Amino acid sequence: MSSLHSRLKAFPSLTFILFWLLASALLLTPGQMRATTTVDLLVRGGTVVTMDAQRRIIPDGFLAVQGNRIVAVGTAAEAGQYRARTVIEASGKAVLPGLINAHTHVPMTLFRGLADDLALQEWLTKFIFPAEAKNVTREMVRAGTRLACLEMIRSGTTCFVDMYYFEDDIADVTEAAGLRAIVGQTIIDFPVPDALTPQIGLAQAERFIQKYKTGHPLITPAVAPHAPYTCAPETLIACRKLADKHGVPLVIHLAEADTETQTILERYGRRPIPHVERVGVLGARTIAAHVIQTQPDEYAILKKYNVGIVHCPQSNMKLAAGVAAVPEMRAAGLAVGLGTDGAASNNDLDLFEEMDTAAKLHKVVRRDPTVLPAETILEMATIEGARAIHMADRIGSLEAGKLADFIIVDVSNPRQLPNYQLASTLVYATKSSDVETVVVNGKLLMRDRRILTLDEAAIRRETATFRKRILESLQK
Ligand SMILES: CSC[C@H]1O[C@@H](n2cnc3c(O)ncnc32)[C@H](O)[C@@H]1O
Ligand SMILES: [Zn+2]
Repeated sequence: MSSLHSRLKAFPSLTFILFWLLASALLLTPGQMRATTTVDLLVRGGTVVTMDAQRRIIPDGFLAVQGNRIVAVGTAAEAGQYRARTVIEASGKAVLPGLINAHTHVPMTLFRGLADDLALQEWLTKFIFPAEAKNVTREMVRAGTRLACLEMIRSGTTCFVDMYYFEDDIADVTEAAGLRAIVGQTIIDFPVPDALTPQIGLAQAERFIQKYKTGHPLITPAVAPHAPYTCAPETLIACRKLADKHGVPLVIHLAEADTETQTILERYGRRPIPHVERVGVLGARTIAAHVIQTQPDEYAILKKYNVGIVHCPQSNMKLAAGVAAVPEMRAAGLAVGLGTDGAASNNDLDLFEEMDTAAKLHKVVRRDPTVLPAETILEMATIEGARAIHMADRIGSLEAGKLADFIIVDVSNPRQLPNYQLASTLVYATKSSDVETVVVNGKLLMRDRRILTLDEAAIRRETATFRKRILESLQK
């Protein structure tokens, strides 16, 4: 005791520290006395755009991640109890849910710019289907998917819905890149690169579904009948049965162009939406892309089956397919997400561009600047998109318990200032190159624009090889 006393005398500063520790312990409130919690990842200091039910935007907020889930979201003052293995300082930046590309064909990045400025039927039948017949192989699909994943990570997409051929390869590459996806094996009534008949396609789809259906952390398998004009009623029914048998989503192009309406009317005496209802293809977890050729009485049909709608404004504009009645479908209670479609009809996979376009397109066609305001558009790319793809219980907002899929976006560029209203800044003034950091399922895929899961240089080389091959194939 005496020795302690003499030491304390010798070190007055130590006395002070002991006194201070005791005093602060006595003055701490029970909340402040909580033990610290160690988490895997802590993002602090940014403006957290939660997209939760109250649409809370938390300036100087934080986000804590443990494993693949968000465990806490709040103000910086509440972040004190968290210690983390990885801390990301996000002041001056926005932290938002990862963007959801609800309709695409990822390998088509390798057909980007191959056939432009054409209407849908001509584009598909004269250029894209023949180019696919000559070029789509497992190898090509893997290379195109890698390029797409690189582009999507760089532009803030964390989840996408795909429909194409060789989907097991798409799933494999997507998993390696670390992205989340609903991956739909295409079924179509003519011979395609991975199936000579729809029956073979269906058998393949079932094998693929069985491989991925039990709780894969990133991949949800799906059945993807191409469209009502390329799939006979028997094919559509078989797809629905397969989806129901395994409880997986069904993804389809629906009511895209007036040529589809004419064909379906001629063949079956009904418009596309009543036709697919009558056939029985609408059902649980249906995701329908485009949905342009609609009449007001058809929204109730879509609502009855809780069909998720995907609006693809840039593809629809480029193929001159028309303008979907997005405000009316939303008013009818339908969930409408955003999609880019494939890179051959867009020509990129950039959801920041898609948001800007969607917001402006509907204003100009209606001569009404109040339709689809920036906040609504941001919803369509996040929580509403998650509803459209039937995943809103897991993704689309930043809330404790949800999967940790989020992006950190710089909002301090001169082009974004003075930033009066964050939704406006994000939709109208932000570029995909402002995305700095991307996290999916709790894992960092890009940090400060450095890609962590893909070899960017190798992807550039591989793309150049396929460019040459595809060009040569078209000259034969
Ligand atoms: C089911 S996906 C595979 C198939 O669809 C083709 N495709 C790409 N974009 C569109 C579109 O907007 N409408 C219809 N079909 C499309 C793609 O080239 C594949 O052959
Ligand atoms: Zn499409």
